[in-house]
Amino acid sequence: MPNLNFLLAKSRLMASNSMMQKASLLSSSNSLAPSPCTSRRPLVAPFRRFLASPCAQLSLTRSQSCRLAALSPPLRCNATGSVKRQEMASQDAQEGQDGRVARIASAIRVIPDFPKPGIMFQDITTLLLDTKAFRDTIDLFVERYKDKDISVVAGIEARGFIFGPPIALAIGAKFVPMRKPNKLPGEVISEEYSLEYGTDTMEMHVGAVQAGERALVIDDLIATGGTLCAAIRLLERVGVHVVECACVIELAELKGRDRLGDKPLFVLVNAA
Ligand SMILES: O=P(O)(O)OC[C@H]1O[C@H](OP(=O)(O)OP(=O)(O)O)[C@H](O)[C@@H]1O
Ligand SMILES: Nc1ncnc2[nH]cnc12
Repeated sequence: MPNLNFLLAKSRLMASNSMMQKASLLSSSNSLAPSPCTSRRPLVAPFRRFLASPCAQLSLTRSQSCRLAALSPPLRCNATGSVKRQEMASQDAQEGQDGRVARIASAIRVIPDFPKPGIMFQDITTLLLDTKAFRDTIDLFVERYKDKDISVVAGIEARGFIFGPPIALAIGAKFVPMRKPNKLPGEVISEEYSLEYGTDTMEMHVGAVQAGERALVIDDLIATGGTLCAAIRLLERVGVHVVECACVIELAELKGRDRLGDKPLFVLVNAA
């Protein structure tokens, strides 16, 4: 018996001509524990290998992907082999998300080989063009966090700056930007973190948060988890309690969630 939400999502998807995502509503409600985010293990080879592997790019057989591509040509990219089938996770249906997650997932475009060969880039700019999907994205986060006594929404540069401020305003929290190095004009504290190749640094203004505050960390996407870990470390160094991390998209195969240990992570779309 086909899932009704799936059929609705599929027809909407065909109408909207969007790229396809595997959608699920996932959340972790583990209690807080000392974060394992102190490790800066290199992620270079496995990450690169995964992104370049055929399984990262193609979950359908050739005939399936051709058929789906004929029904729903991608917005801009023409690599039909990269099109992934959208389906509503049963958990989503059970939790009564009334199709919002499906629409959000279908509004996210996937661009193969950007910014380099082998990378399937999850492009949220198309989500921002869909006013309903964008509003639903913010609403789903606000519904989850409005009664959690959160005083700080920490948004990660750059795409966390898109989703963080409307959530902060709606739940009555302040917004704190977590920036790339040498962008913030005041005194900062810094945290280094590992990237696919090499390292980067994240900075936060001294005095933006106070010890004892309760924070939500928001970004568009978790891949290896290194970025979120750096944000958690920065906040915990100054005595802030990170209640949860939230992302629109999770690249689950990269197991960034594991890297967060017991720190709760809430995501809307699983782009497997
Ligand atoms: O889980 P991770 O492996 O750490 O990767 C996730 C990060 O990667 C992307 O940002 P990016 O570093 O591309 O920066 P940008 O948003 O400024 O382009 C994304 O927006 C996350 O912040
Ligand atoms: N596949 C991807 N799409 C968008 N942003 C990313 N950051 C890391 N991996 C990414």
